[in-house]
Amino acid sequence: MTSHSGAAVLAPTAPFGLPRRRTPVPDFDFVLFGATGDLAARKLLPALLQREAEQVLPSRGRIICTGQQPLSTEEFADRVLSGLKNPGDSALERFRARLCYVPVDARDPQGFTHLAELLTDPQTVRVFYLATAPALFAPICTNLAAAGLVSPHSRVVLEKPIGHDLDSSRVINDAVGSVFTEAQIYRIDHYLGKETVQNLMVLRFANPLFERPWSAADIDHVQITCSESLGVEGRGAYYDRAGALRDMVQNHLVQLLCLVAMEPPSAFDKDSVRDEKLKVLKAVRPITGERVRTTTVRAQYVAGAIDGAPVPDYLSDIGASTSDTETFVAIKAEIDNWRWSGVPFYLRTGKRLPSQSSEIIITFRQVRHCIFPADAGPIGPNQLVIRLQPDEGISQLTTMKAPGSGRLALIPASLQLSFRDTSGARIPEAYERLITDVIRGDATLFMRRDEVEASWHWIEPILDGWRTHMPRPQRYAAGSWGPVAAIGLIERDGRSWYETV
Ligand SMILES: NC(=O)C1=CN([C@@H]2O[C@H](COP(=O)(O)OP(=O)(O)OC[C@H]3O[C@@H](n4cnc5c(N)ncnc54)[C@H](OP(=O)(O)O)[C@@H]3O)[C@@H](O)[C@H]2O)C=CC1
Ligand SMILES: O=C1O[C@H](COP(=O)(O)O)[C@@H](O)[C@H](O)[C@H]1O
Repeated sequence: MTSHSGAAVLAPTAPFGLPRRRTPVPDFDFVLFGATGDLAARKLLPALLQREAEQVLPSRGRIICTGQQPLSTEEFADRVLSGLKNPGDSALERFRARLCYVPVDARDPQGFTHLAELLTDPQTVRVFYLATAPALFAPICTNLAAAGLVSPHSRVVLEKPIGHDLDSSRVINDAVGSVFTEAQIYRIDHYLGKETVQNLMVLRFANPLFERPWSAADIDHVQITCSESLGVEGRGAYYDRAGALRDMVQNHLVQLLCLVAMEPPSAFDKDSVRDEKLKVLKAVRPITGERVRTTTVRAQYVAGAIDGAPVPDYLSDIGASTSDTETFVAIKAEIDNWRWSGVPFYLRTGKRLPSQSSEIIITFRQVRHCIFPADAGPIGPNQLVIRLQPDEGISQLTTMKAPGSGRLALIPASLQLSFRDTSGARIPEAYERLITDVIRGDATLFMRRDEVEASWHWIEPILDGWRTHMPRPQRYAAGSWGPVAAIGLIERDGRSWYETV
C-alpha cells in the first residue's frame, strides 16, 4: 500500500476504535434545554438524527425540546428539520415523530409544570441536556427538582465551560449537586467523544510498541495543537467573555494532555480513567506570577487572509470597538512526576489560523549514537503524529535509506494510517457517541467534578498572571500560525512547531 504522499502505509491488522457497544439504548425521554440555540442546531439534533438513521434509538424514545421562544411543536420541527441533511430511508419522518417542543423559561417554575405533564413515567431514563449558558444550570436544576422531575433514572448533561473560573465552577457544581448525585451528572467535553481521542487510549494501552517508550526516557517533547480557521461564528457575545484559554484550553486541550500523560488505568471504566487523569492535573506545574511571560503567549487576530480570501479582524467579527480577549494561546506546560519530568508539553490553539486541524505530536529523542557517515544526511527525530481531525489517523515519521545502489543517503519517510481508509466506516461525530452513552448510563467519556475543578485550579493562576503582567494580547494576522512570540516559546528550547496539515 502507498499513501497519498507516496510513503509506505502501515497495513492495519485489527479494527480500531473502542469496542463496539452491544447494549441496546433503553427507552428514554431526552429533554433538551437550549434547543433553539446554535449547539443544538449544529451538533446535538444532527447527532440524534444520525442515530435515528442508524436505527439505534428505541421506538419509545422522546426528544422534548425547550427554549424561551413561544413555538409550537410543528413550528419548531419545521425549523429544525429544514436545517438538517435528510439521511433518507424515512429517518426524518421517524425523527419528527419523536420531537416535541415546550416553551420553558429556565428561571420561571411555570414552564416546568408543563414538562411535568409530559414526564409521567419515573422508570424511563430521563436525560436533561443543558445546552444553555452555564448561568442557567442552577436555576434549571432547582426548577426540575421543584417540579418533581428528578427520579433515580434521571441524568443531567452539562455543556462546557462549567463556570468562568474555579469559584463559579464550584458554585455551579454545588447547585447541580444538590439536585443530582455525582453519578447522575455528565459533564461533557466533546473532544472525548472524537473517535481518534478514544483511539489514543487504544493506541497507548493495546500496543506495547507505543506504551514502552512512553516516558521522559524516550520522549523529547509533546505538542498539542487545535487549530481553527473559523472565527467566532456568531458566538461573539459568549466568546468575548471567555477567550481561547477558557473556551478551548481549560477543557479540550487539558483533556488531551491528560490522555497523553496519564498512567495506564487498571481498567477501562469511568473511575479508573478519571482517577488517572486527575493525577496528571495535580502534577501539572502551576504557572504563577511573572512565569506567564515566559511560558504563555496570548494574542488576538487582526485582518489577514485564509486560503487567499480576506478575513476581517476580531473586533469586526464581534462588532466591538475594543477588546482584550485572546483568540490564540500557546502554553509550555510541565508535568512534575516521575514519567514526565523534563518533557515539555506545548499546547497551542487559536481561531483564524491557516487550517482547521487538531493534532498531537509526540517527538522522540534522537538516536544516542549515529553510525552513518555525516554525508548520508541528518537523522531527524521519530515523531508520532495523531491526527484528530480532519482525516483522522496516525503518521509515524521515521528515517529510511533512499532506494538505490549509490552512496548511502538517509531520507525522512512517513508511515501513514488513515482510520477512514482502514475501517472503511464513516467516522461518527463526537456527539453521536456521547449522547447515546448518556442514555445508556456510561460516564467513561465524561468529566468528574474533581477533574473540572482541578483544571480550573491550573488555569486560574494563568488568568491572574495575564491580568497583572500581560493585560494586552499580542496581535497576529488571520491566516498565520500566531504571533512570533509563539514561535519563540518553543524555539527557546531548541525546538520548532510542527505545521499541521
Ligand atoms: N455553539 C457551540 O459550538 C458550542 C457551545 N457550547 C456550550 O453550549 C451552550 C449553548 O451554547 P449555544 O448553543 O452556542 O448558545 P446559544 O446562545 O446559541 O443558545 C442558547 C440557548 O439557550 C436558550 N435560553 C437562553 N436563555 C434562556 C432562558 N432564560 N430560559 C430557557 N432557555 C434559555 C436559548 O433559547 P431562546 O433562543 O429561545 O432564547 C437558546 O436555545 C453554552 O454553554 C456553550 O458554552 C459548547 C461547545 C460548543
Ligand atoms: O468547544 C468548542 O469547540 C469548538 C471546536 O470544536 P471542533 O470539534 O470543531 O474542533 C470551537 O470552535 C468552539 O469555540 C468551542 O466552544
